[in-house]
Amino acid sequence: MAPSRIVALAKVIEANTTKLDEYFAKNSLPPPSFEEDAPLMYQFPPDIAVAQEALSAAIDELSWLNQGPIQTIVAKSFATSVGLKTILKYNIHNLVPLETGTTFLELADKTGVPVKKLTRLLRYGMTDHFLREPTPGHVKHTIATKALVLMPILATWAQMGMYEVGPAKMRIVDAVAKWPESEEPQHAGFCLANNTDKPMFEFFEEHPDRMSRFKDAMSFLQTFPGLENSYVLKGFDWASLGKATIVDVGGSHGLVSIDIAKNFPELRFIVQDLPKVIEDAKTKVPAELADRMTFIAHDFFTEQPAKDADIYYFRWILHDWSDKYCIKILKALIPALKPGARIILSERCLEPPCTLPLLQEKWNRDSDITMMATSNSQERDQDDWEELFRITDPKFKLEEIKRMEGAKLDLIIVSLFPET
Ligand SMILES: C[S@@+](CC[C@H](N)C(=O)[O-])C[C@H]1O[C@@H](n2cnc3c(N)ncnc32)[C@H](O)[C@@H]1O
Repeated sequence: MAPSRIVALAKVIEANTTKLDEYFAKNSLPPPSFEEDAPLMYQFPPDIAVAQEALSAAIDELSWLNQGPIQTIVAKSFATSVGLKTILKYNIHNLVPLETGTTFLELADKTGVPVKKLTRLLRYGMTDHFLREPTPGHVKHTIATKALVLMPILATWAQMGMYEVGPAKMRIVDAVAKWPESEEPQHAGFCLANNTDKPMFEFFEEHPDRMSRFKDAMSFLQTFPGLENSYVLKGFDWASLGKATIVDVGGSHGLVSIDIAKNFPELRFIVQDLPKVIEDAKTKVPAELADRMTFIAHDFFTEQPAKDADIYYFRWILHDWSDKYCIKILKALIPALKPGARIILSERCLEPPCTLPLLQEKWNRDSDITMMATSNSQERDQDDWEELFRITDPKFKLEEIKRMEGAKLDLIIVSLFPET
């Protein structure tokens, strides 16, 4: 008799755990643990990264099967991050001294939260390994809460998830039910969650602290494995452009442009974004690049003022907008396009469903749903991209979809061909 699925999964888990363990031993790396001195992250070579991903997928599936449908639904319907939110809200990660720790009483005193409530909230978080209680009443870090201390940007990311994306996702189904056919960005879960009729980015313009948190969180995303700027650098032959101008549309602080500029000294950059973002971005450009980087406030729904550039680069812009608005953005660009100009998108080109390992499929689906929740927009597959450009102008030609091993964003290269 063939082994049952749970035994097959257990074997996958054993095989891949062994591979990881051998890798740790061979490279004298401490294995993962919850202890404060555990490594924050490993830089795995590709074969070990594959083993780690296979392990996570098998653990996920085995955990599901082991819990069964009823317990899984009960657990998922109650899933929250109350413990982590408590820690972030009261800056508790920074109030617990590394190594020695502190007490619930001291934390209550410093945060002003009644000790009984704070203890309950934190003990709940401890079931997720956020802080620990080695002896009753004594609170110490785990490696997870220490990571928040060592990497403030990780705390910013988590806050953005909890205060922006999480609530928006919680209201997404209500938004679909309320505005089923809408392509409007103000008909997103985000708007219901924030009781606003403004789209997210307009809403953020009126809440600079939240705009700033969003922007910082985006910059953290660039450090995620698979999202590093190195993929943009190697995915396109920037050197072949010679002396050329790149317009980074909706480029925020121009972090991608800055990396390209550092590597290709003949290239000049115009970074465009909303006025408040540009005001801030201008103050942060590295001095050595200042003569090659211009920052201009430009609303990408209006005609592109930077004419005749060689490349118009959009990173993570079009997935923020439904087709109706992407078409407006692209049409506003057309008058600026000289013959030979190219549009390069750093976007996900979704693979056909059920062709990817489960965790990669989850990443894609989560990204798509995050777009729906925050902006009533979407991730797109190849057919969607082709259709979008064809509807905008049949002269657009999708030249190449460049997928790169390990990359979570593809490069989509498009040109506007003259009518024949
Ligand atoms: C998801 S972020 C991407 C930022 C940057 N390209 C990156 O990859 O880090 C979207 C950007 O679009 C900008 N944006 C939103 N609406 C805009 C508009 N109408 N005109 C220009 N930029 C806009 C936002 O301020 C934000 O910086």
